[in-house]
Amino acid sequence: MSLTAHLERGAVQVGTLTVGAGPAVVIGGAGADARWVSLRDHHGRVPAAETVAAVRAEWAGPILVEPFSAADLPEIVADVEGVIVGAAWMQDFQLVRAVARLGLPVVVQRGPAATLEEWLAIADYCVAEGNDRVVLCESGSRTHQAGITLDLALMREARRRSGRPVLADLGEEPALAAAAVAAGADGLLLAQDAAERTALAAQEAVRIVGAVTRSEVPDSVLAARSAIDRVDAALAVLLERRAELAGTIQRLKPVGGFAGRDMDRERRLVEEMARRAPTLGEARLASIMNAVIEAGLHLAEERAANAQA
Ligand SMILES: C=C(O[C@@H]1C=C(C(=O)O)C=C[C@H]1O)C(=O)O
Repeated sequence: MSLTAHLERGAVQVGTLTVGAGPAVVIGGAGADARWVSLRDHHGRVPAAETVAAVRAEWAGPILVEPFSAADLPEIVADVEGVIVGAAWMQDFQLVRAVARLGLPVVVQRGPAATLEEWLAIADYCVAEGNDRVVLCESGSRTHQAGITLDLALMREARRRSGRPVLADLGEEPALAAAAVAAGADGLLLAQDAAERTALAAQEAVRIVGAVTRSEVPDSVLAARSAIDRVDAALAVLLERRAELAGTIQRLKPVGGFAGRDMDRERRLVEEMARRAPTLGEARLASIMNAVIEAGLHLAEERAANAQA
């Protein structure tokens, strides 16, 4: 039985960033909530501390570092908020032990051929060293496909089995950001030098999809306001889409605009919505939807008038 099998799902604090409670986070380069840097590329050419210092010079928030070897650790431990055990290093037990002993949060990337059990075992190694602050990161498998195949089902299972926060490693490509968050990712790991627009696209997906799929239990006004802002972001996207669709109907109906208002249809859609929003209930929803529908009708009439002018 895995040591971690029965632990409650716990959030891990990486500096100022909470991973595993609240919104999903984005870890990458410019524009992300946290930065990470690998010492692999610089190995032997630039001292580890220098590489970290270069990131620190332009970023005051959380920094995670992927060491090349245990020898890097003493140089960087005081200057970073977390350590990444890179996918290629996952079964380097000496490195895992040394990293865990630092006491900093550890992100364990899944090796490209590692099974779920092998991956979770690395978290247990960290626990055995007295470090329970482990985040699991699905980094994909090498398959017959060109590139890497990310396994979001495996990521979800890792989260369920371990109770630990999980990340999806998306590299340069934010296209799967929404899918990863919907599958339960507590965060997205982007390439350390990913373009700022990649981080922004990932954050937008996190916000919109997370508002629908992530349950949050904020415990302060600030946290609740930040959660409500994400819900409003999702609402805005849906309201904009709804206005477009309502406009299409106005153009296609024999009589559009306020003159063609169909109160029966409006009552039925409110009734249907109340099934999904039972706490608000039909009466409150009716007045909300009346405002939404009238805004749509005003917009449609305004557009029709402008088209004629
Ligand atoms: C969009 C329509 O026109 C009007 C606007 C509605 C809406 O925004 O949902 C619903 C009924 C109509 O009063 C429609 O007939 O479906």
